[in-house]
Amino acid sequence: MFLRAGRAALSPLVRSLQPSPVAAMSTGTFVVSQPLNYRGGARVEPADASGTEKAFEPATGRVIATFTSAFKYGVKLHGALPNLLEGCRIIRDREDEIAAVECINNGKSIFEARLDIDTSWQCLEYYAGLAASMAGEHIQLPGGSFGYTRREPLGVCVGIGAWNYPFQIASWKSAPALACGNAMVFKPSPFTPVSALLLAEIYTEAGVPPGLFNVVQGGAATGQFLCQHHDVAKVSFTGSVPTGMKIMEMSAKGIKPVTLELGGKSPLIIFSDCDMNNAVKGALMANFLTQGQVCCNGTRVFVQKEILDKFTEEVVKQTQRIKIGDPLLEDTRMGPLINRPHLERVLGFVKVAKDGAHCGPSYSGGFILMFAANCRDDMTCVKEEIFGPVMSILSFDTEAEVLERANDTTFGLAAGVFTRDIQRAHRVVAELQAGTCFINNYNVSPVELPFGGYKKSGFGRENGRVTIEYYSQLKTVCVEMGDVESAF
Ligand SMILES: NC(=O)c1ccc[n+]([C@@H]2O[C@H](COP(=O)([O-])OP(=O)(O)OC[C@H]3O[C@@H](n4cnc5c(N)ncnc54)[C@H](O)[C@@H]3O)[C@@H](O)[C@H]2O)c1
Ligand SMILES: O=CCc1c[nH]c2ccc(O)cc12
Repeated sequence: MFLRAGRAALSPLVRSLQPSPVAAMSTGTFVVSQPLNYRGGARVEPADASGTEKAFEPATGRVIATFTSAFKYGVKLHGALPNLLEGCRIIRDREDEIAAVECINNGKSIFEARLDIDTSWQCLEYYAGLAASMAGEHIQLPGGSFGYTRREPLGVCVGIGAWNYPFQIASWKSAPALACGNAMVFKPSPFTPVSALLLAEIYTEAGVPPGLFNVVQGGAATGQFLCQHHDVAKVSFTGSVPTGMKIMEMSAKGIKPVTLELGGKSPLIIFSDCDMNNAVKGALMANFLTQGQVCCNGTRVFVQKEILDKFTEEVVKQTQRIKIGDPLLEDTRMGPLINRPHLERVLGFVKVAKDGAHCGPSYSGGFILMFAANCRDDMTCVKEEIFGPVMSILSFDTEAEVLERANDTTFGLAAGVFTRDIQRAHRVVAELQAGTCFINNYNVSPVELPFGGYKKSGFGRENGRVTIEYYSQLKTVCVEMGDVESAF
């Protein structure tokens, strides 16, 4: 199916794993038999099951879990702040196991999966620290009266995730939600239902009260049910623009705040005065993590004409060296795409691109890797989000010209610039219409920095101090120290 024929050898990592929730973990052997819904602090087989779905291992096409879609959830608000630091410690202890599960269910390399788990525990650690410093303001008023503000939880928050960063998305949504005193019901993508359960069990082991973090499995119908539920106070969504529009519509009917982390077609601008070595590495980072299935990827690579040939030559050379194959092997850096329909969709873009651009290299059989040089702005591969390992290279002459072209999109998630000219770097990012900009790097995600989009890429932020504002509400208290001056 999605892997070259034959069973891969057990990687040393996998051999060392204990068979805890899964029978064994190597390519072609992993199976989950436990329930994948989580309520009241335990895995449950829901009584309200609306049907079963299957989850697959992208590398082999095998079924790894059959699970029930559900609607009900069992939330309890406790008012006590959960011990996120203990959760962080357990994730670090179990990093190899969680990364293996993520790698098997998503297809990303084990090397990358570990990095995702790192930014997950870092997120818990960060919000554990912030929780203690959450505070309002004290405001003095005439006559000794005063006011103060308090940050209060919203209540039950729903998190809906995409399949490209299953554990990380669940962590980036739940850590700030719980730190602010909310409960969360998390619905993973039905393509990657497995790892959110590990997070749920870790929270329970860390002492998070039962019912504070729940996992409900299902697709669009379950997502809609959660968004429309009158007990739900907020929805944080990561996924596509069309689904984001529906989520916003549903939330508008209940006047519920939403965070939308949606798609992108981000520009990466390489000026001729860049450090070429770093710019090439940056372009690969901007395009090929998680098989290119990353929302903020810098897929429109604008290269200044003077260095276009040299840059393209280097990108091709380094792209050809990327080790593609069994994602569980230690030296693999690129695994299979999420599933066959997605592979075919991406190959459709590649086929069209080949008519207009100079393309290469590409591989078939579940694994592909592409660049398209000499692209034009009006090409489909340059305009639409492909969500696969396809980099489009475009050339430009001047700063003003590239800025206009870079901003000529309805998306606005991310952007990057490589230059040694510090004034130019800041001038250019100030003009770029994107919520997350990188100077002389790309796709690094320190949890201290807010992440999110402009324009149709969404609004609200994840990570950073500001996210507290998206998971809490501000109460103002006005305190009179004198007598009431009545108007009547
Ligand atoms: N900006 C970001 O941070 C970010 C991160 C990851 C992925 N993405 C985007 O997500 C897309 C790929 O992910 P995907 O295919 O899982 O997206 P998707 O929109 O198809 O699905 C995302 C989630 O929404 C659920 N869903 C689908 N229809 C729904 C509905 N009507 N109501 C409620 N929930 C519904 C799905 O079951 C899934 O859990 C790409 O466009 C990518 O750019 C964005
Ligand atoms: O794929 C896009 C960016 C991204 C990477 N990890 C996460 C986690 C949570 C998100 O909402 C987005 C992302």
